[in-house]
Amino acid sequence: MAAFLLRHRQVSTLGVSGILKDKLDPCRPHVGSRLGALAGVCNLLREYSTSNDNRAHKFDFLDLTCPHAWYPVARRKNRKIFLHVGPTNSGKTYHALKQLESSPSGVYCGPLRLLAWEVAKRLNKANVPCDLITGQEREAVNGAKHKAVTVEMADVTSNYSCAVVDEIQMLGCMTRGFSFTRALLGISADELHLCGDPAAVPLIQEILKPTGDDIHVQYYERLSPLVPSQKPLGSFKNIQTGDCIVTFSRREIYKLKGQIQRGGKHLCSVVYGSLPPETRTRQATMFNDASSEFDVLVASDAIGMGLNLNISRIIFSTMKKFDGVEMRDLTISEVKQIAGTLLRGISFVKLVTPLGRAGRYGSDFPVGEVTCLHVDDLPLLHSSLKSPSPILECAGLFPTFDLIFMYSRLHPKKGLYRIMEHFLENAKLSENYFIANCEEMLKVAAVVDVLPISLHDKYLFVISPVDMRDEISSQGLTQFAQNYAQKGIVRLKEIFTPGTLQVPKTESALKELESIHKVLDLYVWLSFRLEDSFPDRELAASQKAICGLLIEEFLERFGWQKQPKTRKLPSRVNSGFLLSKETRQHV
Ligand SMILES: Nc1ncnc2c1ncn2[C@@H]1O[C@H](COP(=O)(O)OP(=O)(O)OP(=O)(O)O)[C@@H](O)[C@H]1O
Ligand SMILES: [Mg+2]
Repeated sequence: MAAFLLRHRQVSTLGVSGILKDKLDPCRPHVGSRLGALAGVCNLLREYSTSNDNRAHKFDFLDLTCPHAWYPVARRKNRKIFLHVGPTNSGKTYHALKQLESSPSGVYCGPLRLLAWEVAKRLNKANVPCDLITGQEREAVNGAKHKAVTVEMADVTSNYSCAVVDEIQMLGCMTRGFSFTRALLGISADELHLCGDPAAVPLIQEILKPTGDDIHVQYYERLSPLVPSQKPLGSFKNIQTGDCIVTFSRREIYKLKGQIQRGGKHLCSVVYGSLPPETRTRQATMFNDASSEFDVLVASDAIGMGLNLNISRIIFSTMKKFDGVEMRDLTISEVKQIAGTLLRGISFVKLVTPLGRAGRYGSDFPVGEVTCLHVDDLPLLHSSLKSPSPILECAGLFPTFDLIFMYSRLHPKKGLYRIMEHFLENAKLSENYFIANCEEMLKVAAVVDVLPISLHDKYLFVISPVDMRDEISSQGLTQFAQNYAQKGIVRLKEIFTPGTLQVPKTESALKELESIHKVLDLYVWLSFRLEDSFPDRELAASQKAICGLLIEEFLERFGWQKQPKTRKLPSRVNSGFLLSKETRQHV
């Protein structure tokens, strides 16, 4: 599929202006926080730049020991913090959202676009107008005083009466944790509701000590029991409708899907990290829908959050996972999170709405069963589910653009890569914090450092949602940054030919399509931040949607050819590899 023509052009010296674009967009992560935040530091810098004396040298920009002081708007408030903690599916988010709904203004910050969508939809349905703001979407609703956002988009300069930060334990995440820390310290709200794992309570209490906020902790119990089975699955012959097989690589997902489908009794939906979020939702919906023939789910560990999955039984195909360096046993938290998150929603199928399989699972399987494929894995499963999650010890932190910018004024010869590296190696931190893992960001910094663009623009590329491990995605970023530096405008058609997307016929073509989706997603993200220079947002968004549909088309057909002829095929399968009616309508 040659939809992307990724050319490596010679970089010209015709760059966009190198001055700091101080648009003060509150929705720009980390950049927006400069309004008021670090006001004292800014004064120092101003003095430094005007009088050109050495006073700024006295300020230690590498001192990150008091991050609560970066957010003066929040510090002016005496916030009431409510910690809703407990196992998954215990009603934590439900209760926090009730408070948000009844407040005159508020913001929900979630870790995933899916969760932000769900909350915006829910509030709007309850006649509480709510905007949706994610890295790639802005949906404004008339008269809205509420917002549902992804945590990176949290605005730390406005005042709210109520704010919710969901999955707050993610502040311990190596790569994204710093955005949760920023929301925790920086959101200015009378009431701040934090939902998550009890393992985060001591750390949050410690971190918030210098703020003087009032903290109330509310513990929840699991609403539906999670029962570890004494028997392993043993063989895929024992797979039943409603089962979810968990595995840890994309390749393995397709292998297991093929293996189960060849048994001739079940069809599998799949859900994994690099599928577009909309596709994940639709795969989940298909699995949840009792009238669909896709009655088994094969999923990776990256998926639980944000999806309502009506699963009767979780089966770990393995209890080992490759962590980038070696194969290792799953940790207690991983086992609990996978088992717990995937089984969310089970007990409420009856209570809340007829969610797809209501009646089928809601009434037949009110208890979540967990087991392993192999008998040898059962002891680790049982011991992990019995143990409490280890206490979180540190929260992520990452220097704001302001700090990087001011530091760069003192070291004008250093590129962004060197500055970030210097921060990583020399930043002073208190014991409650760690510096985010920015390996991926450093890779981007190395790419953009050679381009004649401002530090601010480089920083934008660095924090963009590019997947540098994905070759097409990283080439896409390089191309965008080079074209931007060269011409100041990036037309999508120069590197992407609309109309060339096709239903993938092989798994590698599928992977390529997933990567193309990522590049288009990146274009949309950049178009919200560099609007004039990335003018083809609509085209990128529509092509992105087509990618999603084509991927789904592949997923629905995959495995059918091997089914016995007697089995009733869904009508779209007979169309060979032509597009389904639904897809044709969109293309
Ligand atoms: N009191 C309630 N009345 C009706 N529905 C409820 C109630 N409490 C929770 N639910 C529903 O139960 C499901 C699980 O609740 P919720 O999402 O709040 O759990 P959670 O503890 O936040 O789980 P997780 O840790 O997975 O995020 C949701 O569908 C929610 O709407
Ligand atoms: Mg929740």
